[in-house]
Amino acid sequence: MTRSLEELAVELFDAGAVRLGDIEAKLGRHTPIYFDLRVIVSHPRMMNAVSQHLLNLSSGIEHDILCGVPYAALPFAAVMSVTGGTPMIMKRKETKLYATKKILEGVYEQNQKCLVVEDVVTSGGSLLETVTTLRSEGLRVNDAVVVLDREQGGVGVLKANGVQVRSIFTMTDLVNILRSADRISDETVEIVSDHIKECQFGLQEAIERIFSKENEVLEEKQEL
Ligand SMILES: O=C(O)c1cc(=O)[nH]c(=O)n1[C@@H]1O[C@H](COP(=O)(O)O)[C@@H](O)[C@H]1O
Repeated sequence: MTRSLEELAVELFDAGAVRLGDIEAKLGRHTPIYFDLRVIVSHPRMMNAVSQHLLNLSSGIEHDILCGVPYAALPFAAVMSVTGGTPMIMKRKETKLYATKKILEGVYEQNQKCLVVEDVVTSGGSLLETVTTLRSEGLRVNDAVVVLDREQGGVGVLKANGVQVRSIFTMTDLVNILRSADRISDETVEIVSDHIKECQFGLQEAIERIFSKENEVLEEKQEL
């Protein structure tokens, strides 16, 4: 049976997937709330529940193949693939420098429609980076399903790049559910809501992120 969103949010909180405080996130950004889905591999029933919600979101989206954004979303894409019977490919974080030298693992054909699976969208940079690679390999990418939209501009950036995002939770949903279940205080809800309003990202940040990642990969290759 599919867990309700409320039950799922509370279970995720109780499993330690929601961290509060002054937390350093990706690229040195600071946030008063961090959603860490990496703990979920230790909770198979929750893994199944999140994947089932992602599968529900994906129904009605035409796609031939799935791809999870490395690493946190890979387990969800794998469970969705096995449960729904849709083949999956995997994107490496960096191009393999020996043997096949591939950036994508698995079998795919040009012009296949690929649905991308991601854990969290903040600026949209990580997802856009994966979409850019998939498109450069000849796949068509128009849609993504994600667990949490932090409502900080990433979904708009992706839309501007031709990717429609559907999410299980928005940050507003998540904090409201956790407040109703008495897991967080009114003060925390207010701090998170102010943070979301103050820390908005645009296309520029997402593009800069892709270029900084490309430079990192180039530097890694030069060091070898
Ligand atoms: O760094 C983040 O913004 C972030 C916040 C959060 O609550 N949870 C979280 O997992 N992240 C990481 O940030 C990535 C998304 O950030 P963007 O690439 O800016 O969209 C995710 O793939 C995570 O690696």
